[in-house]
This record gives sequence, structure tokens and C-alpha cells, in this order.
Amino acid sequence: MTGLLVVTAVPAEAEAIRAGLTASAAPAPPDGTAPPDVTVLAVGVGPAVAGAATARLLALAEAAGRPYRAVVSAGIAGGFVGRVTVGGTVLAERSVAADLGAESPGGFIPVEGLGMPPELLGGGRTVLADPGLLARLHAALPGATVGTVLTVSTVTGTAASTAALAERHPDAVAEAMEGYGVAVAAAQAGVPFAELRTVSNPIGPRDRSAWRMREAFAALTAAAAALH
Ligand SMILES: O=C(O)c1cccc(C(=O)CC[C@H]2O[C@@H](n3cnc4c(=O)[nH]cnc43)[C@H](O)[C@@H]2O)c1
Repeated sequence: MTGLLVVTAVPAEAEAIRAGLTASAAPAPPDGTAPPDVTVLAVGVGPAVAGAATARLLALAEAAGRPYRAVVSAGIAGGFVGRVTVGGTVLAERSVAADLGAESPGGFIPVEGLGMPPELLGGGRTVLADPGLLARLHAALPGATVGTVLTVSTVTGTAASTAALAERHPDAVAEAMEGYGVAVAAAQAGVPFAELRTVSNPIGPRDRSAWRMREAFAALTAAAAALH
């Protein structure tokens, strides 16, 4: 069995995590035979590309007889104001495909409410984090906010959509664009899953000047020690 697979959307996130892993690594055994315990790869933005790439990585590792022991979707995220602070760290109890469903004049209908046969929905639009993996990450990151992390295909950018999303998901602390896709790939491969995010921006009316990328990448580097 190989180690942990950490997938990010973009290379800058992967580099921030690798920097934290290097800074916190135990000394390597002198014979140089130990396999890497954590592999960090940037797989792309959005649930489809991240999910497909993760599924391929898991399948290739399994076919080679070296399956990963767990997968973590990691990177930056938007945070719900009042629920998490910009620069803060978030661990997902569940990753939820927030926009998987249908609009209607009466509001958003989640995919589970559309009358489709349950076997076509997989686990629905919610994937729970592996409890053991989540507990281990939380023990290493006691300051992290634990809650629902939404997966969206469109970054939320108006007051109205922010309010609607916050009302539909009172337990959601953050939104990002990959977690649910990675979670489905992990679930189908039978591999434990968790999602780790650091908050780069408040969710709300689009305002790039409010994004704090440097803070969020620094928080990712600091959080990476928990992944050993
Ligand atoms: O909105 C933009 O103009 C923009 C331009 C360049 C890059 C980005 C991103 O990298 C954001 C998407 C990326 O980061 C995660 N993320 C960060 N904040 C949010 C958010 O408020 N809502 C959804 N996703 C967010 C996401 O996982 C992507 O990988 C944006």
C-alpha cells in the first residue's frame, strides 16, 4: 500500500502543501528505501476534471498493486461570513454538490428530490468524510472549523445567491469547486476521503480585492504537517 494522495486544483496549492510537508518531515531513513508517505498532485479546477483525474490516479495505483490508503481534496476556498474567518482552516464533515439539482420558480430542488431512481444517484449529492481520517486531521489541526464544505461549479458572486446558499445549507462553512468530485472518485475506489480547505475569500458579491490568496496559501503550508 502506498501513502496518502492529496489532490489540489492548481499547482500553487500543491506547492504550498509540499512546502509544509517538507518543513515538517521526519528525517529520511539513511538507506533511502522509504516510499513517500504523501503524494501531492494538482489535478485541475472543478468537480468533473478533479474527479476524473483522481479516479484515474486511484485506478492506476491499484492496478500497479500499490493502492493509496486515503485521498484528501485540499486547497483554498470561499468562506461563509460569520461561520469561518478568511485565512482560517476548514475540515469537511461532508462534501456536498450544492448545485446538483434543478431550479424551479419555487426555488432550488436537490437532485434527490427529482424522482430519479436512487441507484442513478450514487450516494446522492453528499459524501461523508471518513470518520477516522477526519478525526486524525482534526486532532492535528485543533483550530480548524469542522463543517459542511459545498462543491460548486460556479463561484458564488452575488448577495442573493450567497443568502440562498447559506439558507439552504445552515451547516456549510465554505465552498470550493472540487471536493465532491474527488469524494465520488474515492468512494467508488473504496478509499477513505477527507477535504481540507483554507479560506482565501469571503463568499459574497464578487470582489477580487477581498481575496487574501497569500494568507490562504500560508495557512495551507501550515496545515500540511497534519497530512504526514
Ligand atoms: O474568480 C476569479 O476571478 C478567479 C480567478 C482566478 C482564480 C480563481 C480561483 O482560483 C478560484 C477557484 C479555485 O479556488 C477555490 N476557491 C477559492 N475560493 C472559492 C470560492 O469562493 N468559491 C468557489 N471556489 C473557490 C476552488 O476550489 C477553485 O479551485 C478565481
